[in-house]
Amino acid sequence: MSGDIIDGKAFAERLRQRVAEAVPQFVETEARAPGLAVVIVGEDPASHVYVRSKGKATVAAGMASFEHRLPDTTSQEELIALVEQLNLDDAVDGILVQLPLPAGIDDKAVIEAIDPAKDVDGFHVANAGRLAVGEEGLVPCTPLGCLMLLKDRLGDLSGLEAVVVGRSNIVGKPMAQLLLQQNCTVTIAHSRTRDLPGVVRRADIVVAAVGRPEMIRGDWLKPGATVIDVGINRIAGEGDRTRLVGDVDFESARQVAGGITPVPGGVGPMTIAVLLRNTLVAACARAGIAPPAGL
Ligand SMILES: Nc1nc2c(c(=O)[nH]1)N[C@@H](CN(C=O)c1ccc(C(=O)N[C@@H](CCC(=O)O)C(=O)O)cc1)CN2
Ligand SMILES: [Mg+2]
Repeated sequence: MSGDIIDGKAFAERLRQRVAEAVPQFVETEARAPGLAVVIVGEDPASHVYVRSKGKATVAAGMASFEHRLPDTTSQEELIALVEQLNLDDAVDGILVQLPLPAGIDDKAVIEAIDPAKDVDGFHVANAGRLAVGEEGLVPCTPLGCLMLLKDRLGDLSGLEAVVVGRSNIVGKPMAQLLLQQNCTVTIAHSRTRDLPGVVRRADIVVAAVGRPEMIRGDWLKPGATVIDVGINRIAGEGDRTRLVGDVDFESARQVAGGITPVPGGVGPMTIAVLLRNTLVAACARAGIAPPAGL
């Protein structure tokens, strides 16, 4: 048996298309495009690639993109001053500070400086709190993208056993909250979990977000489980090459799973598509208009 591949790239393209189709209505009523400001500090090459992709995707969706590239000598105070300036800028509906930040800058202090109404990453403690108590707010892009893929594949998630492997504030915890809202029975597993394979084997839904290359293997899975792999790990390949792998050992897992996201082409592309969705949702909320249905 071989499970289906869940095509996150194709789903993300359709979501980006739906956002692009909804933008003209906003432009018509507000006489301006929704705007996303992305701030990057330092020279991390992968982060620069992601920021370029975000800028291009924003413009392709008909929105305004404001990119701020700061040197790695930037102080925390200078970065927060820029965030505060963007908070006051009416052309900016969404603010995203690309992570990781250089050593010496406290991520938390910077994220807490973002106006929660413009926090399109959903990382601000106000948005994390709203998610925890089931109030409307901005939800982190990667977990929301994972949930969209799960609902598209499985429909009603009510009553399913979900195991989230990883407890980060930006993926594991919000993912667990979203699955709980869907009436899943949720377990968050982590590095101290006893008998991790045994815990994962209970799951109808496995979300892997540990940052350990190919850790979760096929023999850890319940047959037919749906596997969402959030990991993006670059490892040594043949010769001088590197290759990208997830937190799941794709080949063995695919033999057991009912459906599985690949890396690349699974969850990664959803992150940017949901960012566009969140930017439009934030813009509508700031303008006091209803968000487009079905986004
Ligand atoms: N402020 C934020 N920082 C970071 C986030 C985030 O959501 N907000 N997430 C990641 C990086 N990231 C977006 O910023 C991101 C990572 C990966 C992909 C993606 O499409 N990956 C491709 C593979 C790309 C490759 O070949 O390297 C895939 O999985 O198919 C998009 C966005 C950390 N920082
Ligand atoms: Mg992410």
